[in-house]
Amino acid sequence: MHPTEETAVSTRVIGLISGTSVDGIDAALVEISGTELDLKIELLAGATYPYPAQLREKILAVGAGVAISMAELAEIDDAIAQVFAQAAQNIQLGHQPATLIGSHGQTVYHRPPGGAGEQGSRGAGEQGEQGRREILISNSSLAQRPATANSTPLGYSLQLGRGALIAHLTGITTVSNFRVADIAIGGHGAPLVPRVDAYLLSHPEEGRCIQNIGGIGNVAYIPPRHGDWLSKIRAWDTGPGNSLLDLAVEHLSAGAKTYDENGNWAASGTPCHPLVEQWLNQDYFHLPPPKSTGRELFGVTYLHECLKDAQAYQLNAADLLATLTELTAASIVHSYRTFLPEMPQRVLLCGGGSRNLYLKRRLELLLPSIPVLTTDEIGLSADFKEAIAFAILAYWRHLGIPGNLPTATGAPQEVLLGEIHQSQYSVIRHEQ
Ligand SMILES: Nc1ncnc2c1ncn2[C@@H]1O[C@H](COP(=O)(O)OP(=O)(O)OP(=O)(O)O)[C@@H](O)[C@H]1O
Ligand SMILES: CC(=O)N[C@H]1[C@@H]2OC[C@@H](O2)[C@@H](O)[C@@H]1O[C@H](C)C(=O)O
Repeated sequence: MHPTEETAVSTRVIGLISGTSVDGIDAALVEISGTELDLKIELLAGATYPYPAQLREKILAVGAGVAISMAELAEIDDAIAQVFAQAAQNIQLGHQPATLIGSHGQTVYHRPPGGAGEQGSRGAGEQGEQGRREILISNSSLAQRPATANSTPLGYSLQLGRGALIAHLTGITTVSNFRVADIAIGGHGAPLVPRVDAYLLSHPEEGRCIQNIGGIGNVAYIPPRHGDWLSKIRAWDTGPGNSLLDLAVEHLSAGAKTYDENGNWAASGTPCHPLVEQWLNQDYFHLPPPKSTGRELFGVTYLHECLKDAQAYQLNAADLLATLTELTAASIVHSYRTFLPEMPQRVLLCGGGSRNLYLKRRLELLLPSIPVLTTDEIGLSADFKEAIAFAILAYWRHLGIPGNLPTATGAPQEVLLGEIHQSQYSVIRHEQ
């Protein structure tokens, strides 16, 4: 090649994640070039591989605080690594192989820094769940809470599906355990996607909110891309995304349904606004960012409290779903109005909740004159953005570029995210 002929050097990377909905492994095969402002990606393939039903049930049980032995934990860890490795193999079918994997793994426990009290609790019920969780953890050395210099307890976040096994099974160098380095220096270890959002979705003149609605919701506010825009980014977990809705749908349909497709069921009801106001009084919604949360708070026990409240208002099933949907929408908008330096000029939705048309409509109503689109509409897959993000975070780790945004996680500085597991050969076959 002539020395003046520039070719963009690109790296083929696989991103893997299963989120708090535990609905399956999102896999993205991505061609990445550039680094930050010149970062470019092409999504070559994206697919979701459902968990085997028994494994999903075990993960949900562990996540809900059911006590298990360390041997069972090890089995689940390996089972998750195996299905993640298989997902990595499957997503490459028909493509040139990837040279790097970024695997988020499966979160089964997330404790923000500062201790449970600062998280805000739903009431006595939530403490009950927390109590069971302590039993599980107290069986291991994880019970100790290391303290930072100012004695604030550090956070703790556990993602299963160990990277070393994924690297061994696929023969592809794998970066995993992305959250621990940020947490070790005092950050929340979440949300991590905002730095990727900044480089993929910022705009020269427009302030944007990138709103993920997964099991949990999180937002990245990205100001117009000039001056010290990067340090002005704000991001946090907004609260429940679909977690309470999914649990309610499963309960109300006696297990026949797992989610409210397109929000149709909720759309046939009417939100109970006094109840939404009451629920919005909960501590978490008033905690200033940086903040993060999970199913530890917005999970089964929380839903049971909501069900009791709904009974007092004699809500039928559709009204209850409309009210829970309204809680998601209202908590998102409430957090923008309370914590953002200014309202965004555009909101870009991603995650499964962006498919919930009723939820999208409610957001539009609560954000008059602010266009609400999905990231698909500006060319970035709303379904696979998180998987793409972990491919990019692995790529940055490989290049020695930090992945966290201190204004998002609350960490005192930028750090390299993820542990690198090298591998030389593959021991599992591609599946047709
Ligand atoms: N067509 C649809 N209509 C309504 N809701 C949908 C639709 N498709 C997906 N969802 C919702 O999106 C959820 C899954 O979203 P997603 O995969 O983004 O979550 P996650 O990545 O597991 O969570 P998190 O981002 O918190 O880690 C489903 O559980 C369901 O509630
Ligand atoms: C501990 C954990 O897995 N947190 C998730 C979860 O799901 C949504 C929200 O809570 C977010 O902060 C985070 O995930 C995304 C991928 C993130 O780190 O940006």
